[in-house]
Amino acid sequence: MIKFNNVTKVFNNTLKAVDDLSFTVNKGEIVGFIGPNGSGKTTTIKMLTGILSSDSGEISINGHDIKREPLEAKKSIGYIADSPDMFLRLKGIEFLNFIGDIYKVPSDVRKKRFTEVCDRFGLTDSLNAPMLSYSHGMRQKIMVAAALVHNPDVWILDEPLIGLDPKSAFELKAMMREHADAGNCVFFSTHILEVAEKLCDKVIIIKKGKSLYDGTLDNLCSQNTGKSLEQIFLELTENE
Ligand SMILES: Nc1ncnc2c1ncn2[C@@H]1O[C@H](COP(=O)(O)OP(=O)(O)OP(=O)(O)O)[C@@H](O)[C@H]1O
Repeated sequence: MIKFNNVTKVFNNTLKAVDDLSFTVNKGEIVGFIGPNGSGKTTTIKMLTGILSSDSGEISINGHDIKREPLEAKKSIGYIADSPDMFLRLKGIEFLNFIGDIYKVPSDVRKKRFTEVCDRFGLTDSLNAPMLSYSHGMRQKIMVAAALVHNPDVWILDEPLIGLDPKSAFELKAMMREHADAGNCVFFSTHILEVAEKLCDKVIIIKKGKSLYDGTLDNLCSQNTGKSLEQIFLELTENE
């Protein structure tokens, strides 16, 4: 479970990237985080994962405060960053084992986990090649496999579908649904409104770091009868 309470982040003493934002992601939920460019999505995700420190407010993951108990909180998190370009000199298999070592996952357990994900993504044959030779989509897929090596409860994904081919995007969306249905939570940012519409139990729409809407899509659509999510999103974010 994610609790994000009254969190604010100011850059350079002037820019409020996240402004008194609060939301909750419950077990069993997929929550889509949507908002225009520069609205504060990545900043929020970096605070959730402990990469950035908030200026005020409280953030907890499965009951562990990200500042006071960072290791406990981070053990529950599987995080996919918005750029998969890291550790590129390692081979795919070396990278997965490196992450498995960090989380102290026994080798037979980690192998079973990443083999399943890599098979679903059609990545198994590339694991012995350096990641420098991977396409953007292949790098994205190896990041997903690595993020799941320690079987985290809470998935936090920053624009995870960018660069994935249709089959891989289909598999990742199915994995997100399976993970939530197993009683875990998935929080992801996206600009693809159709994905949010089809996949999410709840959406949070932000602009200038403030929440404009937090709730189910059914509720949002019933407040705006006859309009597509795209129309509703544009009206909400342009009227602010
Ligand atoms: N390290 C930083 N220093 C200064 N300003 C920053 C920093 N990181 C982000 N910002 C600013 O904070 C605001 C929110 O940025 P953020 O990356 O969180 O937006 P976003 O919603 O993820 O955008 P996008 O959809 O384009 O990825 C922007 O105005 C951005 O310029």
